Amino acid sequence: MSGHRPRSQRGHLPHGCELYGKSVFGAPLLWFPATAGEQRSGLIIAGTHGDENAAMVALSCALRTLQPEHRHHHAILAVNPDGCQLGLRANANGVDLNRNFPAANWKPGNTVYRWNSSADQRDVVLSTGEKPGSEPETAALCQLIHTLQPAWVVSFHDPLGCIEDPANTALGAWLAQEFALPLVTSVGYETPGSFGSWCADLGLPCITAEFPPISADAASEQYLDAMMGLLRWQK
Ligand SMILES: C[C@H](N)C(=O)N[C@H](CCC(=O)N[C@H](CCC[C@H](N)C(=O)O)C(=O)O)C(=O)O
Ligand SMILES: [Zn+2]
Repeated sequence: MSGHRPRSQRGHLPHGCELYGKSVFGAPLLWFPATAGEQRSGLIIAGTHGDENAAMVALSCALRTLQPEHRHHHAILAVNPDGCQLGLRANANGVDLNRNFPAANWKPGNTVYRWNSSADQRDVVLSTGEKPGSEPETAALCQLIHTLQPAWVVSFHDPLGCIEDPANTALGAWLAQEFALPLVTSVGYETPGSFGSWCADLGLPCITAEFPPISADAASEQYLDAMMGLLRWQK
């Protein structure tokens, strides 16, 4: 298909990723700049939680399949590389990064998440950090966003299976259509100190795309076209 690299050539990520910080363990925080950003580019992020990796693989596959000249938006595969390395929701300090952003609704103390989709409640305890934006991964992402001034951000998670678009945007409707997921205005529970809360404080449009429970293998097939469409999406 035009604009796609042959499968035999999809083994390597495109050149040109850049460093925007270091994790707790000293891992590089990498971002992939848009290569065709003639208008204000958006930013697509995944891997905020290290136990939610299907979207990371699907986004990586899309970056490696789409010809670079069609990549209109920036991408980050792993917001939380230490958590991804350890298979943890939290970062290496035991902090849920999606409760550590310096939003007005940040809350000190603990937060909870669900062990898995079979769990009947959210009861696994993590920290929200010593203070808002305490974690290097959080601070570095905030700084990158202040520098880039993206037009919007799409933040991938799983396994809730929905497109959360509080502002009911054209991009949110497109995502719901292309990923065949229900469009909602909330994931259904409070997320103080979340990335989306921080974006809302800034007036930066943020859509959370929640894959359903899906393997990376299946996501790389089922969501590849939609993820490539997102990388080249234009209003
Ligand atoms: C895979 C985990 N074990 C799990 O079940 N996690 C889910 C929560 C998935 C998740 O992290 N979703 C949200 C994203 C928040 C969006 C928010 N509106 C925002 O502003 O960023 C989250 O951070 O909880 C679980 O049910 O625990
Ligand atoms: Zn998550």
